[in-house]
Amino acid sequence: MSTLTIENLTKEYGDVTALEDVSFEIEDEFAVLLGESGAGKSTMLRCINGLTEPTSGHISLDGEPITGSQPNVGMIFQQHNLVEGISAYMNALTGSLDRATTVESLLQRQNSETKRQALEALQTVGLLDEAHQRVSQMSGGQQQRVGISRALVQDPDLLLADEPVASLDPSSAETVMAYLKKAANVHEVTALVSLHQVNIAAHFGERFIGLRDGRLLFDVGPEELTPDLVDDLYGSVETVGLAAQKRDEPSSDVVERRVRP
Ligand SMILES: Nc1ncnc2c1ncn2[C@@H]1O[C@H](COP(=O)(O)OP(=O)(O)OP(=O)(O)O)[C@@H](O)[C@H]1O
Repeated sequence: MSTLTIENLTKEYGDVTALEDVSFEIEDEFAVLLGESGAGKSTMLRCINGLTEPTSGHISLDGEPITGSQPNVGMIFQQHNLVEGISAYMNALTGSLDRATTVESLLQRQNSETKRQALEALQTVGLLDEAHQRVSQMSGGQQQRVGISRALVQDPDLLLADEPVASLDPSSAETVMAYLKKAANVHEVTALVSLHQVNIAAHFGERFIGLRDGRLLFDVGPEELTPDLVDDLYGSVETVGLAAQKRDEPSSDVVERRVRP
């Protein structure tokens, strides 16, 4: 487990301020980054994993500054970025690649420990029986689970996911999120997952970071994620259940909410 510390993070793209003076800390948690399209979620994740350089501010993992690409930070993308023509197992193995190495050279030199890790990671996401299936023949949800297994093989201290279920139907989205949370628990890794579906976030999140127009709007635990806060974030979005949904029991604060036309 690890502690991610974001201090006064600002990112400007020319005239656009994507993040402005954002600070928060997550420690040993499955945290969710919430916000409307354009709020700055992807920019935040890209700054943390070194794909984008912050304009100012500091990011550290267990007190060590993060700059540039980080082998100890695993990333799961919305468009999972898998190699579709090869098997789930081979894709999982690529998690052990350093970024400069080609898939072909990787396959020549995997040691048995890495192979064991790849199979274990596929087992964690419920795909051991499909290990030798080509990714191109898998469903979107299964492909995203392969993406999770690949990130696990990287043996990260921090797991990031950028809208990992945005392109999936609601049932597949729930399944993938359940495996993602299980993966974080089994590997005891701190996770930060950006989502726009509040009900899914409320179901799985242990902590909620809300961004609006690049600024931190809230940083709360499950009991504090109220419908009013979500309204502040999304304006016209209505949300089902929130805190009560996590406990799978009815509650007086359950508020039925829907996206208004
Ligand atoms: N490479 C870039 N160049 C210029 N502007 C950018 C770039 N990347 C993001 N932006 C701008 O920064 C702001 C934040 O974008 P970002 O993608 O981080 O938001 P987001 O919350 O992830 O939204 P989405 O869910 O739509 O991806 C937006 O105004 C966006 O247009």
